[in-house]
Amino acid sequence: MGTKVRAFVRVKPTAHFAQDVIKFGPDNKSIDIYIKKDAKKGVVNNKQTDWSFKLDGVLHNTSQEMTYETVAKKLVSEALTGYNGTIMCYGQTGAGKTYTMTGATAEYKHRGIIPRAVQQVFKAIACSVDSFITVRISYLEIYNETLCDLLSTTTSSGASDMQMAIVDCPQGVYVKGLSIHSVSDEEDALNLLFEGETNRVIAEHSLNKNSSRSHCIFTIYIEVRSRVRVLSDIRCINSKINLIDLAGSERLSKTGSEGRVLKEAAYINKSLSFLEQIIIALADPKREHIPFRQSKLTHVLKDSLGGKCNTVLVANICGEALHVEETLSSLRFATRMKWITTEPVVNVTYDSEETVKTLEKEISLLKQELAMHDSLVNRSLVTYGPLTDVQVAEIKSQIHEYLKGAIDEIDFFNTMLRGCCFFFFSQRQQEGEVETRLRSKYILIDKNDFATIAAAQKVMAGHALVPVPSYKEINLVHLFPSIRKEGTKSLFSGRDLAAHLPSKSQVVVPTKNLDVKEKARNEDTVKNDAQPSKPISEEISQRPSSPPSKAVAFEQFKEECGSEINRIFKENKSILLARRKRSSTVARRINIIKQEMEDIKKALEAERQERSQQGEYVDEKGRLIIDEKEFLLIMKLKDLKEEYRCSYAELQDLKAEIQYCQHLVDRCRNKLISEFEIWYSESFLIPTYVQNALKPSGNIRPGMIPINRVMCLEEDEQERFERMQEAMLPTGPDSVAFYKAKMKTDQKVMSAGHSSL
Ligand SMILES: Nc1ncnc2c1ncn2[C@@H]1O[C@H](COP(=O)(O)OP(=O)(O)OP(=O)(O)O)[C@@H](O)[C@H]1O
Repeated sequence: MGTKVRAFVRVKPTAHFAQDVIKFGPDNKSIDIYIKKDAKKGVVNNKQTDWSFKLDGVLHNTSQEMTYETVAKKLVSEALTGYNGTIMCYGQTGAGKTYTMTGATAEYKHRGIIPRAVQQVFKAIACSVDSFITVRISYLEIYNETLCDLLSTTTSSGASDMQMAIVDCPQGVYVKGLSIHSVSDEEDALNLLFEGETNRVIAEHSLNKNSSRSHCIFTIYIEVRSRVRVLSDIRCINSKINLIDLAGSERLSKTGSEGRVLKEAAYINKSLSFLEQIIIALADPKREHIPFRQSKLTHVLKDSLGGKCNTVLVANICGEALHVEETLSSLRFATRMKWITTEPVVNVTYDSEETVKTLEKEISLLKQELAMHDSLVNRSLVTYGPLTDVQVAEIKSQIHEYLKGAIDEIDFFNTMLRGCCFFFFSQRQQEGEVETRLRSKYILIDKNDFATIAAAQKVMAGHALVPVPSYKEINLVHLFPSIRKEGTKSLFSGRDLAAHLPSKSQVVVPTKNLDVKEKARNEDTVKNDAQPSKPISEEISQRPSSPPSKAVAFEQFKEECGSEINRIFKENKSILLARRKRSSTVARRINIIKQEMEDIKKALEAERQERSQQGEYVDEKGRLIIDEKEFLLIMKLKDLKEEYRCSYAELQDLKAEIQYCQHLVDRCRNKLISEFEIWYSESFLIPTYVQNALKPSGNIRPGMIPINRVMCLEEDEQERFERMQEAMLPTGPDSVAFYKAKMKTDQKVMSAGHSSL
């Protein structure tokens, strides 16, 4: 079943609203017009004096935001799922078409449908996790049946390009020669809108044309590709949103135009009446031929009106009695639009190049599979190509299930698995080796094995009497120095590392110093075994009895061991600051240029109006003569536009540099902090509160072994505390409060130390 074109009416606010003439229905979906019969004045229709129009909504005293929500939001979100969408503003000159479509630049909240649609599209992109969405923009103007590219880079003022032509093709209609620009963010797209608007003003004055007499089509092209490619699925969803600001629809008789203005009005009249004809034809299901090619406007809109597209019309009207004839005509147009039924479909295309590539890949995988089969027979070596993310996930999951015992065998003949299982098996094997190595240094005790833990507790108490740095022994850095070194090819990341560590239900104590079950039997032996190795004890004897605060230690660290990284960090930070400073200067300049351009546009508009009021002069070739002031304004606008372009390009470069510098600064900061953490823990041993806890008088509980130190190498203080709490078996509320308070103090000290960064 088809969908009807939606039509809204938007009333321009006025102090002279004709209350007796225009009445809104209670549901805000109908509008009634009453005209008193006045034969002398020749009213619109002598027979009918009252009209009632049913629409999808009457936007009266409606904010720009509400207008967008009502008119465009749904259409834009559907465009993101592949449906073409068209929004058109129709109405007499000055009724608010441009205000609705583009909005006013003075205030952010007055921005119109185009900037809001751009924002919605980029917000959706930011939230999209499973698709790549690319956006492109074009801006076309149709003036006196001439196509004009408002974003053309070859012509400074967007003047019409003789090469442009409307072309019909199986995929729809496109404008040959119209530039389509890729945009990476909202700002880029808005910049193009602004550039197009400026070009429109420059061209308006250079060619002496009137913006109200041209149709403008701002198009957002959206392409959605899935991030996860399944074999043979190379679908690509393409859609476009046409945002159209039509020329003023006033009737010729009213404009009282002459000469060039009359010619313009005739063109507009023609194209709008062709548009009307198309709409009537589209609304008639029996009509076979729709004469789209009658005018450039209708031809360009061939696949955007009705058909497979979501279409919305906004009829802009003025509320004054004076304009009632135009209001009636716009409302009639809107009602006719509502008769049209559309059948929107998702625009799916298949990337033929990509299809070939994927099929080739599939063939080669099948060949490999075949070779694998042969290799089973011949025992020959087979090599394999890289796998997709999906395949890797599938293999990992199967191996995981297999190792857990959840499945009995792995489906080796599944095309997705192939030989890479060996890689994952070997990876798991290496993980096993890590565990073996861990076990050679430490023993794992079940957290619920209270007897063994109690024994360990005694031994640890013995350690604490003689302050042995058992902490250090547990530090994994000493076990696997490569884990922490950047740039070295470590098999495990910090996250992976956590996976190798004992589960929360286990605690680890060093076997070297602590053979728990054995030592529990003979405490004296334990004490002897627990003696620190010489170098460590020497190291300890040099350490201060109470460690310095982290803030103080951090300063010392920056002076000594961390001086080089601190220097690099400072350097990067100063480069970043310099770039930021330059960027804000350029951004300020851009805003000033923008404001100056807006002022000039206004001044030019005033000049144009004054000229048309006073009468226009043409030279012998029929070219319009403009005064020096207007000429200088046009030149100034062109210069500003050039400066704007350069500044904008510089700003984009600066932004990229800032992003990169920020990344470097963050990395340096993290490195500095993590190096400091290691240095601090190695230099000043166990924090006092853990040492105290290990003393026989301390509030030690089974399971409270400082294994958390291993876990916390890559974690922040809060998480560290939570893990410590988890690793402790029930402790009294006092001790929890104590550790918590202590942790908080430590955190504060840390942040005081780091805040200077
Ligand atoms: N809903 C509205 N609220 C506030 N101001 C409005 C509204 N609609 C229009 N205006 C103001 O009315 C003036 C004329 O509007 P606008 O330029 O949008 O008309 P238009 O229909 O596009 O005219 P043209 O056909 O000449 O392009 C502008 O100054 C605009 O800011």
